[in-house]
Amino acid sequence: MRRAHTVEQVRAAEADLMARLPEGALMQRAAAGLAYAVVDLLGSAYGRRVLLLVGSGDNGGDALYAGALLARRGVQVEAWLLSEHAHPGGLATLKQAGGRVTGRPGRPDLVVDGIVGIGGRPGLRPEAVAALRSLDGVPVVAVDTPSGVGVDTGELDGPHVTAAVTVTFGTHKIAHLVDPAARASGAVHLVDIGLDLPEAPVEALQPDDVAALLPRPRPDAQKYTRGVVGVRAGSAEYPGAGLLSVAGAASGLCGMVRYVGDDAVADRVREAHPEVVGAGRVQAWVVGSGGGKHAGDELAAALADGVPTVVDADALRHVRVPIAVPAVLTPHAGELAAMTGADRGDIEARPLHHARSAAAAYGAVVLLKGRHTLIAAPDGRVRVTTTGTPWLATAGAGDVLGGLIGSLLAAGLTPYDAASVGSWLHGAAATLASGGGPVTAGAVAASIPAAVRGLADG
Ligand SMILES: NC(=O)C1=CN([C@@H]2O[C@H](COP(=O)(O)OP(=O)(O)OC[C@H]3O[C@@H](n4cnc5c(N)ncnc54)[C@H](O)[C@@H]3O)[C@@H](O)[C@H]2O)[C@@H](O)CC1
Ligand SMILES: Nc1ncnc2c1ncn2[C@@H]1O[C@H](COP(=O)(O)OP(=O)(O)O)[C@@H](O)[C@H]1O
Ligand SMILES: [K+]
Repeated sequence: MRRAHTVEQVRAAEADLMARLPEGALMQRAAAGLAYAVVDLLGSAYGRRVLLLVGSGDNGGDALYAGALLARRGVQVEAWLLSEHAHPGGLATLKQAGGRVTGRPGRPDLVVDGIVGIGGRPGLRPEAVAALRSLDGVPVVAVDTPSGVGVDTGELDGPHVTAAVTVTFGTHKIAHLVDPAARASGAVHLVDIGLDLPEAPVEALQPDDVAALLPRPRPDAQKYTRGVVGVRAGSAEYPGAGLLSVAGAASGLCGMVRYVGDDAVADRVREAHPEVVGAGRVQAWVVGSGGGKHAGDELAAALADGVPTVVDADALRHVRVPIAVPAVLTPHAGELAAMTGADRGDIEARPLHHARSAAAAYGAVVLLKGRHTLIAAPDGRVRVTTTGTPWLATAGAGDVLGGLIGSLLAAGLTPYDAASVGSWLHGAAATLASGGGPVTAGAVAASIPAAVRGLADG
């Protein structure tokens, strides 16, 4: 599991550990990891030019000590002090190692952003903005966090650093996983400094987590014991959404798929998926994709069954609180705006806040779709999906996702696990199907079994 903790949690763990270690030991660990990552990105050390942007706190201290390590390996290191105060020990060590303080740096090969870390408020001061502007185009390695981002919120509020690589310490911070700040973090490299941390409020499943959660058929499995999912999606106006919802559900992760809906769509579903059957008992429903004007009635019929339900697309605006069954709601930002009355732009700017508050308000798991899809539980826990490719932003991809999550619900996963495992597999299937090029929603569905095969045995 990739875990992201709050600044408060990190500070408490750091205080705990520092009390047991010699002074400065943690900063030395951080600086060593940072210097290593810088050389890795540069490809070599001797003769390369690195500029440190140094703020007033320990984040700047990390940069200065790392700079000293780099200078000892033959890197030409300059430090641009953006505040009157710079970490005194770090500054002295850099100078001893042959690094220089400058106000007029030449063009470096790489910039180290030590302006602010977890002590930073969102935004940057004008001096930092001007410095970054003068270095436009030079790759940046951010120390701990890209300076200026909302570390605990993942929000961007004002100017900030955009890093190629972020080297972070002890644990991930929320900004590394949650958009839009995650986009400013680049590739995130975690350096273990030995912190002992509590449960994380935000996490991202990794392949072994998905393998462990995946429902697998037992040796004595029958199709009914593996779970049956029912799909109520598609309509005469939008038949394709029904087909794609079924394609996501029929990827083999539960025992059987039933389709209930428009007769003409049902014929096409059976043609494309001969294994799909008609009405009967199910362990989970998927409702809404392409449902058009029937979506409200289909939702009511599904909820009357009393089984866990995925509510997508056209059915979302018919959801009323309290929802009588365990539910997964799967809006994109526009659909969540229509549900809650919030502004779409604000949802895109503050997805973590909006996903969490919608999950609490609806008493349901809310999966907010996007580049890094968020899965929020009513109790405040959040998982982030980091699989996928921008090619997945294609019509019908959401219909496949709803069907896939429904099949995992039918197989017995909790709504939170079904939504996060389904979203992870959906992204992994898209990456496989894409191979770096365009994909269609149908191709994503067809790649789900291969994405499952790619997991280690759980
Ligand atoms: N907490 C930990 O576990 C560890 C922390 N370390 C480093 O220490 C950092 C935290 O250090 P600090 O607590 O000193 O805080 P920071 O260095 O992140 O920043 C605090 C300083 O920046 C100023 N500041 C705040 N917002 C600003 C802004 N938007 N623009 C310009 N200046 C701003 C503040 O006035 C304050 O002086 C971490 O990010 C990490 O780099 C590491 O050395 C190792 C372990
Ligand atoms: N930039 C992106 N990178 C990766 N995945 C994305 C991106 N934008 C959207 N997606 C994913 O693509 C899918 C689109 O679903 P949705 O918006 O419901 O489309 P549709 O309604 O046409 O099916 C979602 O799973 C979403 O998370
Ligand atoms: K930083």
